[in-house]
Amino acid sequence: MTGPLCHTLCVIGPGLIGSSVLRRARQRPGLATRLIAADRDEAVCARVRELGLADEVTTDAVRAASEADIVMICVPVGAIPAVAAAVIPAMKPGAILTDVGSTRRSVVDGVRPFLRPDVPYVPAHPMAGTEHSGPDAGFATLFEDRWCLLTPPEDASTPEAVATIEALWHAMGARTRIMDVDHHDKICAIVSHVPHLLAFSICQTADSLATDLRSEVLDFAASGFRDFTRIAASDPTMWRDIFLHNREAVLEMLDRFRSDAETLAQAISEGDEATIVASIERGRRIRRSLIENRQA
Ligand SMILES: NC(=O)c1ccc[n+]([C@@H]2O[C@H](COP(=O)([O-])OP(=O)(O)OC[C@H]3O[C@@H](n4cnc5c(N)ncnc54)[C@H](O)[C@@H]3O)[C@@H](O)[C@H]2O)c1
Ligand SMILES: O=C(O)C(=O)C[C@]1(C(=O)O)C=C[C@@H](O)C=C1
Repeated sequence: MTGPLCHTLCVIGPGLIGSSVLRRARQRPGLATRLIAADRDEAVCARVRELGLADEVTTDAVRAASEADIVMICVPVGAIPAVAAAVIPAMKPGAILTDVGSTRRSVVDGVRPFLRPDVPYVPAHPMAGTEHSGPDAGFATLFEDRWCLLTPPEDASTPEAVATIEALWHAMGARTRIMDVDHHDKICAIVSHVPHLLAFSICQTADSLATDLRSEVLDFAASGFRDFTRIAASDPTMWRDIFLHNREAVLEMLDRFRSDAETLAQAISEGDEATIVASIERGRRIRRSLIENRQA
């Protein structure tokens, strides 16, 4: 990068993702000359100020957006269209709107009615996160070597705006891929949304069992169950929104999962060793290929 990518970057919702972007941008002065953070929660603003994550911190997202060259919305997916509707009319001509939402179809369709021809929109979803939330949870290396999936609507973005948002994510340490909105939602349903659904459900099942058996089931949870509890500790608002806003793809992938789980259950019931072993070997292969690609 030669000059700064943009003069002013405005992050709306400096929680886990937004504050990680700000931290990384702070470390790379070439990215933006001025950082503004806006959050509707005064306590979040106070904490972002204490942490020194931005040059200016405000509860007034509209004014913050009016001063920015890039406006990045980092709030739960259900709230993105309303925030976009509020800030778009105030944005400078040529300024870029982006967001980091985990679902795409409902967000893109929700934002579309408020778009202006002179404000390109480039949604970008970083495939990185943790089970923690809020400005204290963020860290500058969160996006290092992770994918960031861009889903620019052809009629609402420009090649220059896409190139700028790609460069921003490269500066975050991420690799970028441009993809179709619905394709994104199906992929994320199977690699992110259904795994979370399973984690929430298995915790519920174990907890109910503990009540039924009047026994300390959870006290004996070894690492297999504990691995599930990490993602089950994620934020309820964020995940409620993801499930409701990617409903179709989540239900479609859950059906496929049910059918595969049924096949394995059948094999167990029939003592079909070959099918059981084939299923476990497939899991092993996937884990090994992720490790080889440094994604696990
Ligand atoms: N957590 C992850 O692992 C992860 C990964 C990739 C993408 N995402 C997506 O990023 C977005 C943010 O997730 P997060 O984990 O950083 O959440 P977070 O809860 O840590 O932060 C969200 C922030 O948005 C603020 N906010 C909520 N509604 C608002 C509104 N209407 N106006 C202004 N501020 C508002 C909250 O006060 C909070 O500070 C979500 O859309 C999520 O789907 C999350
Ligand atoms: O690692 C985690 O804790 C996450 O939940 C991160 C995770 C994921 O499922 O991989 C969650 C939601 C996102 O949209 C992207 C990343």
